[in-house]
Amino acid sequence: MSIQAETRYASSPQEARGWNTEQTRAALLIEQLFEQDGVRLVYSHYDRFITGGIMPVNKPVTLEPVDQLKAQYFLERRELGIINVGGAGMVTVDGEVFDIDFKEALYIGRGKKEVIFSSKNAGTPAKFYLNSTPAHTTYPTRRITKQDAEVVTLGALETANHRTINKLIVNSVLPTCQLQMGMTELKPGSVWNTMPAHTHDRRMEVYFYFEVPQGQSVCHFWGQPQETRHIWMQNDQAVISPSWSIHSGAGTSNYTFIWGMAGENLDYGDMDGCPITELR
Ligand SMILES: O=C[C@H](O)[C@@H](O)CC(=O)C(=O)O
Ligand SMILES: [Zn+2]
Repeated sequence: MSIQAETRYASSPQEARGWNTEQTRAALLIEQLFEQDGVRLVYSHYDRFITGGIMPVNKPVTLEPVDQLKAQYFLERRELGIINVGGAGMVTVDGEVFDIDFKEALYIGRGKKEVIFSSKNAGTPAKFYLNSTPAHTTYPTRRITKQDAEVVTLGALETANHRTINKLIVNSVLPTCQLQMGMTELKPGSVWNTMPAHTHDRRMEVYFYFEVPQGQSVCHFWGQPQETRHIWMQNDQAVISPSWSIHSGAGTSNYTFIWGMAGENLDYGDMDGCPITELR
């Protein structure tokens, strides 16, 4: 089985201002997360947040510790959030089996020693998107579906930002140390996520775009509100947002994305809004 774990360092707004397209993409974009029977991880120095993908096809895939952790097992000092963006699958946590279907989530608390991912059918493999952060204590492992989520509908078709925010792994649903995850689905005809945009210097964030139709893309905006840049993103790609950066995208169609955050607090609503007319 192949495990790839890449390190991405943190950068200051001053440094990021001078980046060209290639440097921007190398620092922030995660182009490939899913590889047959493989584990792909990106270890960011922003809040030591790990973004990953596991796609078991022909055999179960175990989450092994990587060198960056210097740990006996992956969750020795960490918690883990998982959302399945593929076919029906299973996650086995220290022998307990959780069925995780498309768009269902699993939270795994610190200290679980063995985490094994598998697909129900090789023809329609599960695609497990992962976010993991350092954890100071152990909270219960739990499966979360859309029925359990805190759901908020925002925006309107007139402003092309009508969308449903499914808060899956947040403190109104279950306790976590610092991880928050959810999934935002845009309605047909709406293309803008997170507009009006915001920053939250207390937390970094990662967006993973999926259900982007063939031939379409999402233009993701980042940077300080008065010094923005963009990254063109394809289906099944993720992007790291430094805590000082906005994170907002406009697609050439509607799409779905997963957001994951970590840092100073668990307060989803702690955002500094950026008035639309003041963006630069
Ligand atoms: O800090 C929170 C995150 O940026 C997202 O939850 C925002 C989002 O899904 C949206 O407005 O579309
Ligand atoms: Zn945010």
